[in-house]
Amino acid sequence: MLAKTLGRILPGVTLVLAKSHPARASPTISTTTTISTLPKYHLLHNATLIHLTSQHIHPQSFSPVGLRFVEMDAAPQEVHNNREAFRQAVVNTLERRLFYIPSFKIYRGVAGLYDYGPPGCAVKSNVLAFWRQHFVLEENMLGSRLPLCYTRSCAKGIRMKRLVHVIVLIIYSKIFARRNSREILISAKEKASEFRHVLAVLDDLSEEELGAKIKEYGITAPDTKNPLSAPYPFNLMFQTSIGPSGLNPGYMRPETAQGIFVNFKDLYYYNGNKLPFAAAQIGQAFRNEISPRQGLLRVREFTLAEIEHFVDPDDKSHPKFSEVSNLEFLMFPREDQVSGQSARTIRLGEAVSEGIVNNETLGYFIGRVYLFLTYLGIDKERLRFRQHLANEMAHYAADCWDAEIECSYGWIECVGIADRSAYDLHAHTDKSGVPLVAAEKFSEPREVEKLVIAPVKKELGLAFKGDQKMVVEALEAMGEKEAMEMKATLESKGEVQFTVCTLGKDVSIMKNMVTISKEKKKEHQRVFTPSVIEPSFGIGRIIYCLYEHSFYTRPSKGGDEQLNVFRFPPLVAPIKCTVFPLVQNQQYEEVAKRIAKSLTAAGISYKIDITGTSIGKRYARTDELGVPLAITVDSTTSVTLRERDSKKQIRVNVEEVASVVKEVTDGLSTWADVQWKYPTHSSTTSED
Ligand SMILES: Nc1ncnc2c1ncn2[C@@H]1O[C@H](COP(=O)(O)OP(=O)(O)OP(=O)(O)O)[C@@H](O)[C@H]1O
Repeated sequence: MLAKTLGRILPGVTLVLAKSHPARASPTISTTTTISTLPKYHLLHNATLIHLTSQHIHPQSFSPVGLRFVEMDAAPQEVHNNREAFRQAVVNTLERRLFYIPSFKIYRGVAGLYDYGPPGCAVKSNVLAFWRQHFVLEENMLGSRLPLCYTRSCAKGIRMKRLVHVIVLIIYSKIFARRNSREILISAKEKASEFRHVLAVLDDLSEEELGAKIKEYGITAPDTKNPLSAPYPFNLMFQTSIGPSGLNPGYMRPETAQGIFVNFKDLYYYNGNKLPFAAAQIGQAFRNEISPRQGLLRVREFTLAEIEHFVDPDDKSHPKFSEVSNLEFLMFPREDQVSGQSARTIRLGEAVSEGIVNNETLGYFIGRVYLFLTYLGIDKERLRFRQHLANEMAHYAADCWDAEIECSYGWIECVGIADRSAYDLHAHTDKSGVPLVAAEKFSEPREVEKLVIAPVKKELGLAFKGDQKMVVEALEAMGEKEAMEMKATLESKGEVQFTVCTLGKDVSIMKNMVTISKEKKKEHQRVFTPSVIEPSFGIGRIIYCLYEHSFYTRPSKGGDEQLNVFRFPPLVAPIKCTVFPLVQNQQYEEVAKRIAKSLTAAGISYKIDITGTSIGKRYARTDELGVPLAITVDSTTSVTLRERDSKKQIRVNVEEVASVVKEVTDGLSTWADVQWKYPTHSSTTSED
């Protein structure tokens, strides 16, 4: 979900804020550190989030210089240095091998915007293809009763525009409803026209209240002692206008979900007016992040993959929950966070049966997300599911969990999985007047007892004149309990005092002004607003964490150099296989071309390297791209096939090699399986 985080602090800015969240363990600021003594490093990388409540702004809570950071997880400086060095090695390799490129690099780039280079594009498209397969196709292929509608290269797709009308967002976009109203900037004047910003997300302080506290305690920017501006809210959406007049505002969408909600009626119809069903969408989202940093983790344009799974609020069971219920992984329930415990391994079935996870469908998606991430190559030990605290969740949400992945920046939210209840469809129904509802048709009509409130308008008009309409509306809006109590009082006393909120007063209702009864009726269907369960994937964040989890170095043959390797599973690897003629010779090159043809026919991505540089160098180059298999042509009849991580080699016939590569890269056989079948090889083609 949207930022619960506070303290997105720009380099050099020092100010404010209080107690950070124990679950956000990445920072390492000791409980006694005051802002003025924080090293810059902390400010740059660690001052990520703080939840501030009014109780924290209290003179006794803070050191004389102002407010104090309080962090639970203090790691030594050298751990930070190691993380920093590791990150630098990963990022250097990614940039050198063009996994990504800062956008507009030749013009010195724009913060928060990145382009993917060829291997980065290939990784991303592999991740998205697997997402499609794991969440979209698999549900269908298994003949599930949960068909998915899907956008982007799918016949059943819906596709929301990236440019959205302001009405959709004003109603209740998460960005407007939560972020826009809660994220607050404070500027500190640095030079004549230069400002630095501190961003706060406040639990229960308005910007006026925070401004008053800043004044009361005389808080200044500790670096420069310059005064701070009054806090002011900041709009994180990119604004534009629709049409030539420039008067019709539009926004670049900050999320994709609304596109599915506004199309609910048509999607429901497409699905044969049946629940449950899910719609999925992959698309770009745009957020004018105040302080884009952490490379690919916080950017201004990113790819979201979202599923909206619509379900009957009275039945959130899931027919396939048993397929994931035995999975065990790190979970971090709300209560454990509050009581200062660590994340622990819990069996998913237990988490649902004990009510830690609100319902089976939410649990099912948590399990599927776990499988998705670990199949991609995310390390199980550095993946946890953290439940939102009550004050992090939107008021309407039934339960929310974030899949957080640990990388050199700390624990990063990569997937949000939320039960948003019926809030979105209700809100669009109210605003558009179009009922976004589902119906359960009964096989036999059912007899139901219904409350009937019938205001007698003539009598009410005589008694209340111009206020009659509001009294009628208030009477009709009574719940069953209140109405039955009114009925009893009217019968016993003939008169009752009744509060009409819209009038702001009590009025006397007499027996002849309203009849209240319960009537039996036959109903053929139950009409209700579905709940929605939403897994929302930040694809760029997942990919960056995957890069870190896949990266390692090993010494070169002579031991004088460290060589970089990405241990991508074949599923993710940007190229599945390389083909090298051992030496530059026409016969070998012809064999290499024949093999290349058969790889193309088998649908395997490959790269030929005929540069003739040493075989060790060529292997090192492909290891750095994470290519799992390399074919070295060292004879005209059979070739050497080498696996990246073990560096083990086998001999395979030229005619057979493409199918062996396919078997391994499609996951039908492991490398260990094929090693059994084929003779091992070590000779001229070995780099060691
Ligand atoms: N600026 C961003 N850059 C890259 N990915 C992002 C960004 N903001 C959000 N995401 C990704 O989109 C997913 C869904 O968006 P959501 O609105 O739930 O995020 P969020 O709660 O705003 O994230 P955060 O609190 O880190 O800002 C997140 O889980 C995250 O992976």
